[in-house]
Amino acid sequence: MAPPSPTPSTAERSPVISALMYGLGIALIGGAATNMLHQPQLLIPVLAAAIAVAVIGSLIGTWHRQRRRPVRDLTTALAPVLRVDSTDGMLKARRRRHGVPTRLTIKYPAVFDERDEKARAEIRDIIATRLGGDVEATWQPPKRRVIVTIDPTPGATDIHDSSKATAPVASSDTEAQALVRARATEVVQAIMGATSRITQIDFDGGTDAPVALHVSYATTSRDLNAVYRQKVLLQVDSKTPGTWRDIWDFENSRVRFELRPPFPRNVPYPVQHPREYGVLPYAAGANGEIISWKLGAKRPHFLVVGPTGSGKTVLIRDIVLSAVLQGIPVILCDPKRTEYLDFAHFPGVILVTDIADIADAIQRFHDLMEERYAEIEAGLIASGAHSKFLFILDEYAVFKKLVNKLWEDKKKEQEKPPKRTTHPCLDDWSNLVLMVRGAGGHLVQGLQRPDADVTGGAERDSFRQRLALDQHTPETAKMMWNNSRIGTDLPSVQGRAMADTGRTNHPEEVQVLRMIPPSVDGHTEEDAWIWEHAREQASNPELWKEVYIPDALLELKARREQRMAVQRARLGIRPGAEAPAEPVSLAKASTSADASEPADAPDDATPPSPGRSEEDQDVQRLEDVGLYELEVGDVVMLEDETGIPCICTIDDIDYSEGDDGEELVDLTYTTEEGEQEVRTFSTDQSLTRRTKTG
Ligand SMILES: Nc1ncnc2c1ncn2[C@@H]1O[C@H](COP(=O)(O)OP(=O)(O)OP(=O)(O)O)[C@@H](O)[C@H]1O
Repeated sequence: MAPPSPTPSTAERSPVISALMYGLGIALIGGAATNMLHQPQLLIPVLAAAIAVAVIGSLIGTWHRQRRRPVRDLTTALAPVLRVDSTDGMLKARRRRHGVPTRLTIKYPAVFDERDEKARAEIRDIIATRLGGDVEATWQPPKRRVIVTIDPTPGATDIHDSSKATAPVASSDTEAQALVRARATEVVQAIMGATSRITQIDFDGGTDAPVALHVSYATTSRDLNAVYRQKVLLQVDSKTPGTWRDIWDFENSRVRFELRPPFPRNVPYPVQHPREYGVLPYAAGANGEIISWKLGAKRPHFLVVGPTGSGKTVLIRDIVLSAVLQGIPVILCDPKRTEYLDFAHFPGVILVTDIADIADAIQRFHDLMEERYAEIEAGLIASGAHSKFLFILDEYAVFKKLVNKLWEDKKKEQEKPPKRTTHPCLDDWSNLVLMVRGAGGHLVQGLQRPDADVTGGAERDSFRQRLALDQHTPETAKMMWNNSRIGTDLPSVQGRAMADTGRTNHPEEVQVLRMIPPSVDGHTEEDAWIWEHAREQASNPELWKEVYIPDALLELKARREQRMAVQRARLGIRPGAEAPAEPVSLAKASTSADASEPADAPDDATPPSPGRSEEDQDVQRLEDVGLYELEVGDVVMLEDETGIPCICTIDDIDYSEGDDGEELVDLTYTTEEGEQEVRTFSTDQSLTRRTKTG
């Protein structure tokens, strides 16, 4: 349907011409009447009255037409979009301010689909552009009408032209550049209205590839609305090649869209990054800059959320490395047991994988917190001066389930089981979340999905440092950031995340640093170099000489190693290539005087001889030994004729000679089942011997 056209003939006529025409008409009629009535003396007053009426009538008419003009123009502009047959009564201005309508009722026909979001947006845009102001529309489908309120912005309908060339002279554009300019103008005006102008386009080194669009727009309050800005960026981003970011200058009603350099991906852990005590690198920003977690009161604990495979383990490995490279010890709890095996013997790391041991670790860390608070209370050490200590609990939801099951099983063994239904360590964990930072402790909690207890409960404020990997669902976004849109368009790149980094007052996109240790698939030569360097630096005794770990926590490490040794022996596995690193000790009262340097141990504090418990004395090592090195009483691993390994104690060793003169060794041994056997070996063979260390 062709848009109904306004009637320019009368509408645009000057009031002076109208007055002259009316005056002339009335004068002619008046003149003729006085002539016919033979009353020539009335001619002058009749003419004067006629002229006055004509002028006033013309002015009123013009005023009325001008007053109706915005409504008429708007009707003309809206009619094709609303697909009306007749514009009669289509649009009514219910309220006006300074002649400009501020409330309208618009009727539309059944053919217009008010559920079409794009069409509704187009209507709002046309009204905003024509009347110059913020528009709010209420659609009433049963009545087929929309009530529109307009908050007019003074001068917003004006178009300011200037002869100053603010943009590169358009005529210098190549044909391709001119096309880009026209397209960019179309894209920007479609969302920001006809009052917006592209003042400048920066092209990449004379090509036709735009790298920046400079836009000015009529002053409005819409630009202060984040959703409006998001929409504008979405429009530019999706209709212009590349990925764009927006920089708004509200004071001058300008916005600059810049082509974003490709976001970094696969950023290796920067093992040579300058170190500052308590500042832990974990990600890279848009320009490749390193982003770190500053351990402190503002962001005491770190919440890491990521579904399987998104890179949560990689992030936690980054944090472990960053901590130990500064001499900050880490208790690393992994209920899934196998994610952090490369850290089992890493200096400064206590890996805990058994559920009961993790429960113990929490309770012992809680004890350490109590002890440290007691030291502060007694005046032994100033508040905030304890050295830093990290406690990481990955897969918290899995842990909670397993530890509560353990608790139920334990209750069944008791005659009078306690009433509580959850493991007491969970209460300790909650206390740690709320209190441990004052004692130098910082927590990292890993979750596959955000947990309402953590993101919404009393613990929320403690987990101010937070990061969520992978494209968010609206639920994740809402729980993590209290905004169901954030992170929902995150690209599907491994290690890409939204993080509250503290650099801006909203979550930002980051790329988690790549850290792939030797036992993980995809470990490259570069990863190997990083790992070895990190390990070498973390093994520097200088880093640990004044850092002590309480025996109670070291014991957990020893317990695990002992269990592993037995398990390996049972499965007939030789010890891995990695020799256990020397345990690191931390004295209970170790301090960090200015909290920016590793702790100074009290003068009289002698590091406990490597802090081993009785249980620790029992740690067993497996080693390969030649036949000549064996002694009676040694425990060795032998395989029976079917290849199944068994642990045997040597009762006797005899030397003999074979038929061809070869020297042989006859071992008499007792198996685990208590059977005595004899077997002959050639002297160049070696066996796996189990020894106790300590
Ligand atoms: N930041 C990253 N940079 C490069 N590659 C990464 C990054 N994060 C993860 N990856 C790749 O994705 C793989 C899976 O990551 P990761 O093991 O951390 O996932 P996850 O979330 O812990 O999953 P799961 O819980 O199943 O172990 C890594 O082995 C690595 O190949």
